[in-house]
Amino acid sequence: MKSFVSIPKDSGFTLHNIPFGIFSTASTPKPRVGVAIGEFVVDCNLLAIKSLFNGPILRQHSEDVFSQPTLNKFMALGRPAWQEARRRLQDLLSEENKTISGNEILMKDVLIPLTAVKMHLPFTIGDYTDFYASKEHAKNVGTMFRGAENALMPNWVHLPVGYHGRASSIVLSGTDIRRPNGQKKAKDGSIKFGPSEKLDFELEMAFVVGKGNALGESISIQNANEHIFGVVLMNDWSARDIQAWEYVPLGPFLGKNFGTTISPWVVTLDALEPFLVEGPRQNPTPLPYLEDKESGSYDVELEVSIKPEKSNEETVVCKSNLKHMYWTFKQQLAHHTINGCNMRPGDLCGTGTISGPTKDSFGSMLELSWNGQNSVTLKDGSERTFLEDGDLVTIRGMCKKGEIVVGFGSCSGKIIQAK
Ligand SMILES: O=C(O)/C=C/C(=O)CC(=O)CC(=O)O
Ligand SMILES: [Ca+2]
Ligand SMILES: [Mg+2]
Repeated sequence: MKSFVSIPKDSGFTLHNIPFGIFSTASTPKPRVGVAIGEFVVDCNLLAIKSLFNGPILRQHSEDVFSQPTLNKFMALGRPAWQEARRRLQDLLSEENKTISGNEILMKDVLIPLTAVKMHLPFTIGDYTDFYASKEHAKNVGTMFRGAENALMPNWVHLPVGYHGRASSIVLSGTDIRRPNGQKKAKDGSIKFGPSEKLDFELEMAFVVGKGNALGESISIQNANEHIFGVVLMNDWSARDIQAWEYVPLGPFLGKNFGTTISPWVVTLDALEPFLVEGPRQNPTPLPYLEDKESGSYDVELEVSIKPEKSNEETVVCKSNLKHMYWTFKQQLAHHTINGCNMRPGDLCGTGTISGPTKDSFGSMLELSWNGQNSVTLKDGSERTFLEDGDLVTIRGMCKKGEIVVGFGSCSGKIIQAK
């Protein structure tokens, strides 16, 4: 599969990928649906206006769904429509097809340089849930917060533990994150108020629900992929001092809801299919509603870097992989809905922090510094236990298998001073 659009070697926006997003331009400021290819955005709204989506589903719906300022309406159409769109776009962007490549005027209008667009939140998020699906992360955090004997709660190997997060503070990559103020417990046991002194990132990915389910119904594990539109990178910013003091017994609250960042391009499950791998062996075997005979883990290489304000060099502080996750997207969705909880198009489910087995694969500063005991040295010589004002944190994700490359782009945010 080759495109007439030249794709730089380090780009994950290949003809195989076709990730969906919402963009606008200075000349047409209305946000609309596009896909990324190489260093360009393809204006899907314009292709729809030109009646170039001619398949059985999109012939009817493309003008409506691709003119929207969010992906929700397109996602609600379901997987056959997503597949029809991806295949048609792959065809229109291929070397063989001359519809765009043979029409200079159309090509100029349809292909817009990534540098000339403004990206927007790709979907409206009604509800946001964050799981806790990496055994390594759960063990590490449990050891630090509750001691080695109580690190992994007995329920953890039986169900994907999660908490309901806050949708209103989910922001797009590039948005500054203000250091939160809050309550924290000082070493002498007194309770203080002020800026968090243990501000952290969490390396995560998140899946977005395409087609929902009715209240009272559940989504089976066999059917889960029909409901998952795609995947983004996510940073669940966390204030560890606020979190450690507030979280018993109801879980994360103000330590996490001051900001969560996602990447702008949504990579579909169809694009990720070549990267399916066997996940960690699940022992004990999960209950039948969570048991999956097919693999549901993906080989996605992930990294996190920090760039201090005054430095122009970033330092990679963590290299991990989505394949380390114990519970899969399918298991998370089946569990979330087994009680009849309804999911709606645009609902977002974070994986939880993606830590691997080695020290350089831990997905948070809490683990990398072991709660502040060891510092991480950056390329400019400065040391970090947690994040400082001015730090720019960037998450990247990439899949490679032979000739097939699929990338997620990046998800970044800069820490700014507390109010
Ligand atoms: O109390 C704990 O053990 C830890 C809770 C979290 O850090 C919650 C969370 O965001 C889960 C995750 O990212 O894996
Ligand atoms: Ca989290
Ligand atoms: Mg957060």
